[in-house]
Parts: sequence; C-alpha cells; structure tokens
Amino acid sequence: MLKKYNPFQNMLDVLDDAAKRLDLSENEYITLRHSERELVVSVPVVMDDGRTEVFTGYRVQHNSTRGPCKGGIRFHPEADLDEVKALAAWMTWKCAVVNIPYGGAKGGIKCNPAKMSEAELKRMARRYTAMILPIIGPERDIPAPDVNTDGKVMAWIMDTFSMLKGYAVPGIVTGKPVEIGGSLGRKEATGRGVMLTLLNFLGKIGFKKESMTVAVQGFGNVGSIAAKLLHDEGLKIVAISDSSCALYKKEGINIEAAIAYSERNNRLMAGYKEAGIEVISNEKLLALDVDVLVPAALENQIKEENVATIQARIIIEAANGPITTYADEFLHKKGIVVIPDILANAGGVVVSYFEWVQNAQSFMWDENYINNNLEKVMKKAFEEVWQVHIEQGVSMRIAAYMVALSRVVSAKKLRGIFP
Ligand SMILES: NC(=O)C1=CN([C@@H]2O[C@H](COP(=O)(O)OP(=O)(O)OC[C@H]3O[C@@H](n4cnc5c(N)ncnc54)[C@H](O)[C@@H]3O)[C@@H](O)[C@H]2O)C=CC1
Ligand SMILES: O=C(O)CCC(=O)C(=O)O
Repeated sequence: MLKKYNPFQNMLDVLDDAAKRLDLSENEYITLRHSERELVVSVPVVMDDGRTEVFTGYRVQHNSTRGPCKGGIRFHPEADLDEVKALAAWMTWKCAVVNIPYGGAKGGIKCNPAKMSEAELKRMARRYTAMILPIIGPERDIPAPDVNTDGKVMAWIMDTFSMLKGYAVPGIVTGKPVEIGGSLGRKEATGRGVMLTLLNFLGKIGFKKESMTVAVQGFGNVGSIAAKLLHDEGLKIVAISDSSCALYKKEGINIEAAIAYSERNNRLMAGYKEAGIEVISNEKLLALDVDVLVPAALENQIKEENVATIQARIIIEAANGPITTYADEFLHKKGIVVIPDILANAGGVVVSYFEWVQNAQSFMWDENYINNNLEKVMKKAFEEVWQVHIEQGVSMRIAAYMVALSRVVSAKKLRGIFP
C-alpha cells in the first residue's frame, strides 16, 4: 500500500530548514507555518440528470504581507485542504522569490471534471465563485488557472463576480481570454518560464542544450508548452505522458503533432501514433535515462517508492511539489540537480502579475514586451537563488526558500506585524 504523502508537511519541512539556515527565531517566522485564512465551502450543483450534487471547494490564503493573495484554482478528484494549503504557501514563496508584490493563495474543488459536462462545470465554477466571493477581489485575492482549469473557467469566474458586483471586473482573475482583458503570453508563460530557467541553469554549468534528451510527465498547459519551447531550443523530447498514457521515442517526438492531437482528443494522448513511438508506463517515463526530467503533472510523483529508479541528471519541477521531502534529500545526496518549483514554474504568476497591472491600467501590452520582461524577471530570480546556492552550499530549493522567506520576514518587520 502506498504511503499518503502530505504536501503541506513537505512545505513545512523545507520552510523550517530554510528558517534555521537564515538564523530566524521561531517568533520571526512561526505565523508562516499557518495559513492566514482557510475557507471550505459546499458547492451544490444541479447535474444534467436533475440530481443535485454537493461538491467541496476550498480557497486558502496563506499570507498577504507583501500584497494581495494570488494563486490558481484546480478541479481534481484528489483536491483536499492539505493540498490546497500547501499550494497556497508555495504561492507565497513563489511570488517572493520572483519579487512580485503578491502574497499566496490557492483554491480547489474536489470533483472529477473528466466525468462532468461543460454545463455542469460552468454551474459549479459559478456557484464556487459566489461561495468564495467574500474573500476574493482584485485587491484581495486574485484566482488564476491551475490543473483542469483554463481561460474558459476564468471567464466564468470573472462573469459571476462581475454580475454580483454589477459592473465588469476583469482584474478579479488572471489567465482569462485575451478578448476580455487577458494578457498576451499568459497561456504560454509557465512553460516559457520553465524553458528560460532551464537555459539559465545550463548557462551556469556550461552544458550544451542541443541534443540533450528530455522526458516530460504531464502534457497539459504547462508540460506541453514547456516541451514545445524546449524542442524549439534544440533539446530532444524523447518521452511525454498524461493521465491516459506515456509515450517514448528515442529519436525525439514530433511535439507539434502531439500537441495538435491532444487538442483534438480532449487533451489526452491515448491513441497517438507516430513512426517509432512506443507506449510505456508512467513509472518507466520517470525512470528513463535522460538528461532532463520535467515533472509537469501533480504533487508527490517522485517519492520513497520510486526515487531510487530515477536516472535523469537534472529535474526541473514544472509542477508544484512533484518531489517529496525524502526523495528530494535522496536526489540531492545522489548529485541529481533539482531546480525547484517555486522558481522554475513562476513564469505563470509573473505574467499573471503583468495581466493584473494591464487590467488596472486598462491597457494592453504587446507580446514581445511581455516575454522580454518575463525573461528579465526569471533571470534576476535565478541569479539571486544561484548566488545563495553557491555561497551557502545549499540545494537550489533551500536557496530559493531562503531568498523568499527573508523577503517575507523583512516585509513583516517593515509593516510592524511581528510576530
Ligand atoms: N497552469 C499554470 O499556469 C501553472 C501550473 N502549475 C502547476 O503545473 C502542474 C500542471 O498544471 P497544468 O498544466 O496547468 O494542468 P493541466 O490540467 O493543464 O495539465 C495537467 C496534466 O497532467 C496530466 N496528469 C495528471 N495526472 C497524471 C499522472 N498521474 N501521470 C501523468 N500525467 C498526469 C494530465 O493528463 C494533464 O496532461 C500542476 O502542478 C500545477 O499546479 C504551476 C504554475 C502555474
Ligand atoms: O498565475 C497565477 O496567479 C498563479 C498560477 C499558479 O497557480 C501557480 O503558479 O501555481
């Protein structure tokens, strides 16, 4: 029987370690071991067959010291309070590590979107919005897409919030369609940030990117775009997977064809054919002998049970929390580099920040401007983390937490809200 891993406990383990290395007293950071606010809501939905089903929804605000809370909303059968608490805290650290003026939040609804019609999903998203309305707002807490949510869901949330306010409020969500105030480049931003961060890292260690092999677990928004952009940079994507299958091709998969297939096939790769492609198991994908492994699906994918099988030289965490604490320590001791989630996948929230600023200005920036600014923010954050990593001799994860935690603690001191 597999162990149940608690992602919030994983977050606390790293937080305590970083706090110790920063020489923080418990008083200075104890509040950050707790969420500021945790809202659990019942979301009744009339299903297409006339039954009423009551889903459980969450919105957790971990910390708002540095600005309004920010973070995505996921629809997933395994969503629970501990998961959403961890994801909210990771948003606090992520926004601090890239130094954008936000705190951290996250939301979720425990449901199986694969078994729901679009009409049911829409009614659920609207009702959930109404239930969390008292704690969200463009100056308080701004949702965005995450697993199984996208621009369409953000548009429903924006519409519901706007209906209840009586006027259009585009700044209530980010990641919405461009036609209603979304930002150019947001859809690609998380995958772009993953690509930029990997290139920043390769630049430091002097590896040549051309012909490096890559395996990507998860082929949704983040994984498919990271795969496409890494492929465009000359890396060879030899394996991809999603919840329906995992695929391997030694010579490199045709990523554009794979993305086109997934879009036609309800975002699933099962049944995809290409000369020389093999179906493998998800476990085998994680254990492939590749240069770079990109977990881009869910938490706790690399854990005690399978960490010894990992052969990749570099793991870049496109997903939030894909590696448990035990596995992280194991990989560190083995010399496998892990580029941590709060740095590697921060591109999404950076462009969300640009979207929110554009909404406040009622102005639209062009895509080159957005991508160039994203690149600058990601580079600066990488350099800051790298410096701590080298100077303190700690893993990049601990270094990233140290950068983030010192920013949040110093903001708390400045605001005089200590402890
Ligand atoms: N969407 C965004 O802007 C951001 C997302 N993230 C994180 O990236 C990860 C992926 O999110 P999205 O791409 O947005 O979600 P998505 O819903 O677009 O894609 C998730 C993908 O993972 C696959 N998947 C699910 N379970 C799997 C399993 N056991 N094995 C292999 N594949 C599996 C799904 O089939 C799908 O292809 C999550 O951890 C999310 O929190 C992080 C930063 C921003
Ligand atoms: O774009 C955002 O506001 C947050 C995206 C997100 O949920 C994440 O970075 O995990």
